[in-house]
Amino acid sequence: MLSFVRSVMNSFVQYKLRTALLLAALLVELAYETFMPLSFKFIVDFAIVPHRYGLLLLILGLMVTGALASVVIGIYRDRMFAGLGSRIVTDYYRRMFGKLQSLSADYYHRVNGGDIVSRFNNDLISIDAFIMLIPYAILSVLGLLLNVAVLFVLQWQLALLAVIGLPLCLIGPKLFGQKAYDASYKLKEEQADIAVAVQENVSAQPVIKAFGLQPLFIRRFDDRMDRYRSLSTRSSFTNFLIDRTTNMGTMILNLTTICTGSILAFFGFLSIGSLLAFSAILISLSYLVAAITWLAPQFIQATTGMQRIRELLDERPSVADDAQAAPLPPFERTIEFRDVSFGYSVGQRSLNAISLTIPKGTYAAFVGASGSGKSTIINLLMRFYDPQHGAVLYDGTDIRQTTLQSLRSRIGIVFQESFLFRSSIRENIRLGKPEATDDEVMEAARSAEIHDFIMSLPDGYDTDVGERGGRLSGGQRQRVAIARAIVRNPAILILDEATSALDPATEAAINKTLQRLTATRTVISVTHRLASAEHADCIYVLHQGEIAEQGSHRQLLQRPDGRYKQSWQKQTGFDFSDDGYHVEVRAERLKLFPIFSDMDDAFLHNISRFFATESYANDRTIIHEGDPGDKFYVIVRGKVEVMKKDGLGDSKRVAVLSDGDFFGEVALLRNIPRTATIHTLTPVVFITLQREFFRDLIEQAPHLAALLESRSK
Ligand SMILES: Nc1ncnc2c1ncn2[C@@H]1O[C@H](COP(=O)(O)OP(=O)(O)OP(=O)(O)O)[C@@H](O)[C@H]1O
Repeated sequence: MLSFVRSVMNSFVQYKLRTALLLAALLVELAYETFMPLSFKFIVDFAIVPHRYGLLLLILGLMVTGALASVVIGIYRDRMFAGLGSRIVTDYYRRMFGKLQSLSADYYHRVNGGDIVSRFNNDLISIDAFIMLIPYAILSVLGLLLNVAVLFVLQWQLALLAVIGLPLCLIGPKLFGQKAYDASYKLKEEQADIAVAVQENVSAQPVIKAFGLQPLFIRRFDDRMDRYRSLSTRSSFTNFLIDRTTNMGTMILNLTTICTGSILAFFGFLSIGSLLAFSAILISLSYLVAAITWLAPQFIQATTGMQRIRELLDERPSVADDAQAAPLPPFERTIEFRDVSFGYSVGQRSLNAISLTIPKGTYAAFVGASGSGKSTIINLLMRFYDPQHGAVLYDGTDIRQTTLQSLRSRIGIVFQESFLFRSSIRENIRLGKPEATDDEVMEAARSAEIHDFIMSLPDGYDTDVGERGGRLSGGQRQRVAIARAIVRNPAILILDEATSALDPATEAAINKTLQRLTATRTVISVTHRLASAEHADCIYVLHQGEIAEQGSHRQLLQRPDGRYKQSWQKQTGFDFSDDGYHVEVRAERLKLFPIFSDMDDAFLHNISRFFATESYANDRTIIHEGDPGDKFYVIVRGKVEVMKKDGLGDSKRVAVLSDGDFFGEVALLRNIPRTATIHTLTPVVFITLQREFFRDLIEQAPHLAALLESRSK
């Protein structure tokens, strides 16, 4: 709690003059409020009892003047504090937001988005609410002290009694303060968890609906609500207890001092005016104590809120500029990975002893199965993370010795899912180079071949792209993202699965644009689709975090049984119609599937005509676990996840399949329920074969039927 007071005081100290004026105004108000109950003594003892009318008028006049001054100064103080309080709160918002910009990628993997938002929503708002009450808190605490001092001046024995009784009022906060703090902290954590759960639930609606998970999530939310209710009850009840015990203390104190004071006055030890003033001060003291106890829960809430805000502000970025970091000079020669090993957590290895050199002006492609480490290469190139061993060097300089800003300013990057901000197309492109002129923005859009489309829109470059760019198609979004990457004319262009999420026709069109753009730059591309890497000067094939093979497309195809060659064979052999809606599979490609491996070319040629093309959008469930199986699926392009239910009924991902992979082979032979759920992770094009067609064909070739039957046993 002390650290909270210290933090708030530090915030005020930054605005010395305003704080001093505020305190002065508060002192005036305080003086008047203390004088008011005391005025009874002067009015009764010095004016009414001795019949001094002139003095009475003077005292009343002083009271009216004091009231007017107090009101005017109070309004001035309100105005000034409203400004000062808002400044202090907005300073916190700024510092927290600035901190978020400085934190490294690992923080965002470690901490949930909902939890971060909750620090802005719940925690900062509780601090905001308390800061606005600070003048009230100061008036209450100082008022309490001043009133006690006045009591001593009036009648010290009675005052002593009152002061001895005052700790009664503090028993509640002492007994329950820590409990209330702990309960409030837990409540805030639970609120953050609820925010995370709701945010996740909203984003996951397609999956939840597709898997029929609503009852499961409602049940889980109910459990969460039970926990929340119990924490909230505990937190509120401990706060009520503090309030209640303090009120009881005040009541006892009032009773004791008024009874004793009346007896003292009766026997002439206390003047009537002093007794009246004493009682008035006691009543005002009870109000002040009540105010303080009312403020206590808000103080506790703000203290726990501040604890969570400090946690964020005290975070240190794991990747930051070194004290001696110098700007990276213009890129001239090479990018090098020198014996780089990296893992996202202790004991885990995502890249192992990677050494490679990419000369300026060349096109390097990283390919490999899901999880092989492709994106990790980009994370290290961009210095989102630092390697645990070895170094990444640009022109021979370790990038840890350069400034992050200069490094990233040399690079343009296009992601698979390019995030567009809710603003105009022009502003989205300009984010790549904030100082770009309108002409430069248009030039970049022309290069990305989206200028004509933008000009056909009624608002042209001022068209609002909608939330996450939702008013544009996937291909248009990607072209805007390409324009954003090249408007800065980067020496190095990074493509992170830049076209993988697009439908085949759009992918082909954007690949053409990229080929033209990449001819004059150093390009580093990461893709699981080998056709996108075919033209690279050097292709690195990653397998379990290591470089399994490297060379040009032609060199890699010459390696007998090489990984690249196998993957190439797996991904090729499919011919798209011009509109991209129909796919034909070649007979020699069919031979690579185990079920067809023993069949002759004529049969395979015949069967290839019975494959149908099926296209699905991203985030669709195409097979549910337990459904009857009647089709064989081959992924021509795209990615799916394979999910299986565990013992508790929760679906878990067991594999990711992509271009050239297949599933449901057994469905061609017999009708058994599907053993897994298949969910698309990108737009996916399949070719599928129905069991009934397959069986018809097999029946015409009895030797194959017998072969299959014997193999499936
Ligand atoms: N933020 C992270 N925290 C922990 N492990 C991670 C993280 N990101 C990736 N990994 C792990 O590191 C390994 C390499 O992942 P990476 O994303 O580089 O693979 P990839 O080849 O790009 O896969 P994909 O094609 O599916 O994107 C995987 O085992 C993955 O589970």
